Amino acid sequence: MKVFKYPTEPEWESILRRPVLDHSSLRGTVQEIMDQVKQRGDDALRDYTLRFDGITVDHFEITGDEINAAVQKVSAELKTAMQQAAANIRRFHEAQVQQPEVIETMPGIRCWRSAVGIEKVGLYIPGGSAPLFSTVLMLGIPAMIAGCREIILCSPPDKQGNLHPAVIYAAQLTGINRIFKVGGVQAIAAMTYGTASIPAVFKIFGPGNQFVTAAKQLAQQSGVAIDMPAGPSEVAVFADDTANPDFVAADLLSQAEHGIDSQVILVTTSEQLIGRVQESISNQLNSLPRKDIAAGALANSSIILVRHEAEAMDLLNRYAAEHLILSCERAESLAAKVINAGSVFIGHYSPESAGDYASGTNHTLPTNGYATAYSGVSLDSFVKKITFQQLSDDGLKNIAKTVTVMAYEEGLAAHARAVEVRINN
Ligand SMILES: NC(=O)c1ccc[n+]([C@@H]2O[C@H](COP(=O)([O-])OP(=O)(O)OC[C@H]3O[C@@H](n4cnc5c(N)ncnc54)[C@H](O)[C@@H]3O)[C@@H](O)[C@H]2O)c1
Ligand SMILES: N[C@H](CO)Cc1c[nH]c[nH+]1
Ligand SMILES: [Zn+2]
Repeated sequence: MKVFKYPTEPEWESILRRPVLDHSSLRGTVQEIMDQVKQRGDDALRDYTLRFDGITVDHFEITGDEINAAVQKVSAELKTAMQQAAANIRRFHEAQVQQPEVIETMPGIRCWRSAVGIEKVGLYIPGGSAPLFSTVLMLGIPAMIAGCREIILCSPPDKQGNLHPAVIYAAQLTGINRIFKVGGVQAIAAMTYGTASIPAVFKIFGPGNQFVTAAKQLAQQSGVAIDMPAGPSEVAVFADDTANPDFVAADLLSQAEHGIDSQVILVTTSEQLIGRVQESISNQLNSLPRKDIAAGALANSSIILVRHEAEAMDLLNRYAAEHLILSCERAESLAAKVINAGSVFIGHYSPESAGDYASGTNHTLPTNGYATAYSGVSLDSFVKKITFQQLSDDGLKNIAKTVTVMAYEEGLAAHARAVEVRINN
C-alpha cells in the first residue's frame, strides 16, 4: 500500500482513483458479446461459456434432480449458518415494506402510492473467482418479499459444468427455482434479449467484475433496468489511535481478497498506527489462501495520514466508498457526518464481513464512487411505486378552476375540456 502523509486537497483525486480496466477495449469486448447473444442466442452462450469458463454446457437450466443432489451436498453446519443469515436479511428487508397512505389533498380528492413488485427480474450471482452464494440471499429475499412473479438466477459454471451446491441451496432457501448455468457478459445479454433457454427480464440485479458491470450498463441502453453499477469490492477504513491494528488490517484484507481490481484504503489521524497496520497486514497476508489476489489489490491501495477528523471525513465523502468502517473513538458522531457511502460500519466491533453475510443489511452496493448518487439494493429496488387517485364529483368541482386556468395558459384546450365536460354534465 502506498503511504501519503498530509496530502493536499488537489492531490486527493489521483490518490483516490479506482483501478479500472482499459475502457476502450473492455467496451468493445462487451459490446461484441452482447451483439452475438442477441443474434445467435443459445449458440453464442455455448461458445462464450466454452471460451471463458472452459466447459461445454448443453442445457443451461438446472433440473429438479440437480437441485436435489446439490442440496444433499451442503453440510448441516453451512445450512444452519445460511438459515440464520437468511432470517436476519428477511427481517431487515421486511421492515422496509410500506403500507400505502391515502392523502386527501383537497376535499374529495384522494391520492396514494402503492408498491408493486417488478414482474420479471434476473439475478446475477458472481462465480468467476469465488461462488458468492451469499449474494443469492441478498437478492432473492427482497425479490420474494416484493412479490416479483418471475425470478431467474444466472451464475457461471465451474470447470465441471456445475454450480456450487450452496448457490443452489441458497436459491432453494429463498424460493427461486429457475437457475441457469451461465455467467459473465453472456448471462447479462441473455437476460436482456432472451434466448431459447433463458427468458428476458425487465430488471437485472447483482454484482460482478468489470465485464459484468459494463454489460449491465449496455443492457440499460437496450431498455432493461438495472439495480446499479456494483463492481469490484472496496472498503475505506477511518481509524484513530484507539483502533486495533490487527482489526484494521483484517478489514482491509477482507475486501482485498475479492479481486486484484479491488481497492482498500486506510485514512488515519494516527501516524503510529500506520506502521502497526502495515506489519499486521504482512503477518496476516501470508496465511491467507488468496494471498496473491489480496496482494494484487493492496498494490492499488493507499494509506493516507490526515491532520484531523474533519479532513478525514471530507476525503471519505469525496471517495464515496462502497463500505466505510469507522474504527475510532467518536464513531457514532462521525457516522452522522457521512454523506457518501454504500454501507457504514460503526465502531471497533463492526467488521465489514458481518454485513457481507449475515447482519441483515444488503451487500449489493454501489462501487467506483457511485455511492454519491446510488443506494445499495433494498426492497425498493424490486418494486415500482404506482400512484393512484380518486376524485369525487365535489372533488372535481373543487379543483376544476385550477386545472382549466393552467391548461388554457399552456394552450392545451382539450385538457381543460376533459374537466369542463364533467362539470357541465
Ligand atoms: N459491489 C458489490 O456489491 C459486490 C458484491 C459481491 C461481489 N462483488 C465483486 O464481484 C466481482 C466478482 O467477479 P468474478 O470475476 O469473481 O465473477 P463474475 O461472475 O462477476 O465474472 C466471471 C465471468 O467474467 C467473464 N470474464 C472473465 N474474463 C473475461 C474476459 N477477458 N472477457 C470477457 N468476459 C470475461 C466470464 O464469463 C466469467 O464467467 C468481484 O470483483 C467482487 O469484488 C461486488
Ligand atoms: N464484499 C462483497 C460486496 O462488495 C460481498 C461479499 C460476498 N461474499 C463476501 N463478500
Ligand atoms: Zn466481501
